Amino acid sequence: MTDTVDDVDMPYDDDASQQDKLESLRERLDILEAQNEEMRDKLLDANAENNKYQQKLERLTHENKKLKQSPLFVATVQEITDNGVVIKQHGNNQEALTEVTAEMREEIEPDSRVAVNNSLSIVKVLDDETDVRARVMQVETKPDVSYEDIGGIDEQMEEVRETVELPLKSPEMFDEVGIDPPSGVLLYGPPGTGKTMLAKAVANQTDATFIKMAGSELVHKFIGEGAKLVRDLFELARQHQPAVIFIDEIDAIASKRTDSKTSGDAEVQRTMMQLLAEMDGFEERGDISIIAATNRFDMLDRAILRPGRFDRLIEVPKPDAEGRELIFEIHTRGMNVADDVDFAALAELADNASGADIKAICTEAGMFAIREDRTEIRTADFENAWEKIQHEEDESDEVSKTFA
Ligand SMILES: Nc1ncnc2c1ncn2[C@@H]1O[C@H](COP(=O)(O)OP(=O)(O)OP(=O)(O)O)[C@@H](O)[C@H]1O
Repeated sequence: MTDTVDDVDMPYDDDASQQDKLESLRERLDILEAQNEEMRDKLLDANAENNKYQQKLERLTHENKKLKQSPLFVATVQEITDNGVVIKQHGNNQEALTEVTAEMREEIEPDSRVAVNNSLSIVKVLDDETDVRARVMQVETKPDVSYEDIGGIDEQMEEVRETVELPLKSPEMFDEVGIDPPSGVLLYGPPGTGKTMLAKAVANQTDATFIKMAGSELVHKFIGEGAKLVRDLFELARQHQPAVIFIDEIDAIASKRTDSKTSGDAEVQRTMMQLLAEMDGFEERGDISIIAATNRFDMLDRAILRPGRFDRLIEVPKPDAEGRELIFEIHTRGMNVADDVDFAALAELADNASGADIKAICTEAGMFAIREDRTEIRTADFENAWEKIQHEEDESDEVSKTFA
């Protein structure tokens, strides 16, 4: 740019030198244009990155807000009077008179199930109970997971089979021998190691209906429903026996008692008591097996581990190198993988991956091939996929720390 300033001060001597100047200005312009282009690309990248973080921030803020929201209680409308609406809270059965807006008055009628907040104002009208059941309980008559789909946890698989399959397949043997079959199995270990798969595979093998319910859904959705839902769960299983009840995140309803006396804790206690009562009433239970899972074994209330309850504890750890290799083989069964891909080497590379991580690596490797317009997946695709997954995990750790 200084050249042009000089030009103003010093007029050109002749045409030739003017021609040179013009040429050099043009070159400079080209360079500046190229630089400009480069900067624009960088700006676009930065905007995209910014966008990504904004989205993450929004998601985390939303989650944070949801966590902070105080829980709602469930109640049934008893009577609608001129002085207000009489409601009866579930759980403690206490009646209360509450004011409602004219719009809400239109929506409710005696026997409506409603959600109320801490000051017992009606916040919303709830769906029928059957809808609640459907939302928290997942029923699969024939889960499509088999033992061949699970890798690296053979010992655990054997133990689950022995404990759950035999009583479901030959309950009469236990009668004849005169002993109670094992009651519940508790699977514990890090996330994504195959606990749900194990439960599904047993249900599949025994032709049992698989009924899954998440502990957190039981107690965090609507206070006052937990114990009833547990009763409904066992009732549903009795209707579909043989059945495998799978309670995921059992720690949400069976953690060590805390000293606080909040209604949330009381609700958790009631839900757990109902679960224990159902498990203790074994005679009427029929051909039902109970499998529970947790990532937080240390949090569990020891009461649920007493004999006759969850008395088979099975640790499901992250797979070792051999296990990881097997899981790679399982998840690439239907994939078009190049002949020279060495799963043993990949298993060494992905040294702290869980089964779920390996599944994600395989899918992502396929995506890398597709992006390059290839149909065959190469070693580099798996390596890049592992890099990407680790990077994403690190990033989400970072973001959670930043916005915690
Ligand atoms: N041992 C394994 N063998 C094959 N695939 C696995 C294994 N473990 C996990 N996976 C893959 O990861 C997915 C998630 O596993 P699963 O839901 O069984 O884990 P989990 O232990 O129940 O996890 P969480 O504690 O988070 O509920 C499975 O659908 C499967 O694709």
